[in-house]
Amino acid sequence: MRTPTPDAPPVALSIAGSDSGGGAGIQADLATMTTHGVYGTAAITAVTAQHTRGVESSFVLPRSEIAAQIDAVVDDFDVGAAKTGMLATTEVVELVTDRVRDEPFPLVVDPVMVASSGDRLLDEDAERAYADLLAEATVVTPNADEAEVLTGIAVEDDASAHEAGEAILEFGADAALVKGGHVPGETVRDHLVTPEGTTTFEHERVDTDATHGSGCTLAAAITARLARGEALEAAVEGATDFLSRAIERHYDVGQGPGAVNHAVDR
Ligand SMILES: Cc1ncc(COP(=O)(O)O)c(N)n1
Repeated sequence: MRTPTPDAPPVALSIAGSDSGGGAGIQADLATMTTHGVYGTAAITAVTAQHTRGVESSFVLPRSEIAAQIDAVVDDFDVGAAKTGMLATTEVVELVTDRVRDEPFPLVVDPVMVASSGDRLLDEDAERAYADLLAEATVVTPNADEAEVLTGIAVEDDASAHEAGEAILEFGADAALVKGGHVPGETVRDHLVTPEGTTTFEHERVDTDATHGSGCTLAAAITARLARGEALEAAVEGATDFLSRAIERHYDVGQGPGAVNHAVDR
């Protein structure tokens, strides 16, 4: 391993799928990390042929190649924090769980299941495999639909969001950020549930459907901030503010809804 120099940037690792359309997945994660002054590394789980209108096809990499990418990064870099995104199959969820289990860095688990276009990004039978990965998480970042799949609790208001967060803690996660973007209301209320209590972050709802990449971007911003050494609550607060700006100043690209602006603060 190289000797760290005083001006070496913090390093973060994204374990996620590639989005050829550039809005979500690895592309969103690396852009978001760069915007946060963090050096981004990547282990690609699947290659999707995707644009702003949907997912055309998807190819999951062999497990040995996913493992080799994670090992290559972890062997050489001083990884400050990592995140998971699209994991596609039971086998990949299990492999990633196994690979991150003994690592010292904080882990953000974004339990990606269905793209904003409605296309599935995780096999249905892989939902059950998430239980063991949640136990390794510093924070899990489900939207309302993902929280319901993981816990069986329908997230419709503050009380049910809190309840779903508590259920995620019972899997062994250190914290859950139950996101409010899919819950109707004039403001978006994201709830950070920890054993110490719940903190709610509220943002004005931006009237746009250009939210492609929002989940990836939020989780990557939290990861980058953790890699920079921020405490979890500060990281989540900063990341939710960042996402709000990234949606407000979204990219009007493609023929479908546009994508969030991962470079908004540059
Ligand atoms: C490779 C990949 N990873 C994640 C998402 C989810 O992002 P969104 O819900 O914004 O479509 C995606 N569409 N593609």
